[in-house]
Amino acid sequence: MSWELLLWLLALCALLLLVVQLLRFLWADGDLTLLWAEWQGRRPEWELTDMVVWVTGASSGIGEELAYQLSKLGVSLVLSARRVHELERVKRRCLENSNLKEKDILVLPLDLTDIGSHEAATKAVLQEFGRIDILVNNGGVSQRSLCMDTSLDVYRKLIELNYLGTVSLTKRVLPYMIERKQGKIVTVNSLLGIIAAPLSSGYCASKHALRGFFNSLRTELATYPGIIVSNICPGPVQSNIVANSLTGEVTKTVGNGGHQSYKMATSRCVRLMLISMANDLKEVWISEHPILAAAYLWQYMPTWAWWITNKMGKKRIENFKSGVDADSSYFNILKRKRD
Ligand SMILES: NC(=O)c1ccc[n+]([C@@H]2O[C@H](COP(=O)([O-])OP(=O)(O)OC[C@H]3O[C@@H](n4cnc5c(N)ncnc54)[C@H](O)[C@@H]3O)[C@@H](O)[C@H]2O)c1
Repeated sequence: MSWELLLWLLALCALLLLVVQLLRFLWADGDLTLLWAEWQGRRPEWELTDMVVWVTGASSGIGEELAYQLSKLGVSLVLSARRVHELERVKRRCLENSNLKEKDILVLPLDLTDIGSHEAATKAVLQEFGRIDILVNNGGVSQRSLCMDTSLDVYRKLIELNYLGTVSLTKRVLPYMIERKQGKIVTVNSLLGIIAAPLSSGYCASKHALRGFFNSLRTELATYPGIIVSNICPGPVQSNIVANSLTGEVTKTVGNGGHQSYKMATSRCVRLMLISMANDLKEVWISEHPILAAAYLWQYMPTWAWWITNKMGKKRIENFKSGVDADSSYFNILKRKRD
């Protein structure tokens, strides 16, 4: 074979690879590093077995699914949220669907806003399992209300729960990880911790604050390469997040999450989270388009991002005011095109 032909063949292969990656990106449901890790990286089944994992917000949605997938990997689990009976239900399902035994799962009720209880809770985990390999800061609530209709109590609650509650628990667990020079602190942030949307000013603020906190903390822990600080940033995922969202008043939640078929399946989001944990990724974006594309625009072309966000945002407010889920309409158009 002549050199010229060989070069042409190589160029063709490179072009094909580029096209495949471009198609992957167009149909992506995660950022490129994450998808690369899914394709070529370490498997959760190899990396996450025999670990002690503490999941907050484990009674519903992403945290609940995380409990099911982690239990199949053979980890020791600590399940925390406020409602014990819901945690017991999740524990029973974990035991039914995995090889874990009763002693491998600790149900530990915890209110993230009750920061005075966090030290005792941490000690209870250490007493039961002797160590904490992974803390998954997942518990949190969202918001659906316009700024001018929202009381200051709602903003206070979102910061106390999503931000301060998470920071407090992390500060309790971190000294034990530093002592062992290893551990993973995985925080379920949101793409709304990077981009912004109307109806969620308090939620966005709490998630932006979390991202700033953990990015700064990571730099302080640079001398401990065995401690991984990871921000998971999902877009819309099927869960109770909308139903449980705060409205203009702190005592009122949305109550009805509406139909969710347009959102990413909880199981897919959690699988990508596990891949991120197995590969020690520091920040991952988990979402389908158009929110994923919007995140890239916000990162690289903020002026265009604002133009599009204002258009999508206007629609979001119209949807909300007419009683349908804020994001449903533009997702539905894309789903119809795919189906
Ligand atoms: N579902 C989404 O579309 C989405 C998108 C981006 C980020 N997130 C984030 O994912 C995380 C999990 O949310 P989800 O979607 O599973 O919603 P969800 O409402 O189904 O679950 C939230 C969990 O947090 C717990 N929780 C609420 N208040 C608490 C408190 N004071 N103390 C302890 N636990 C408390 C709830 O009991 C529940 O277990 C949240 O941090 C949320 O911000 C969700």
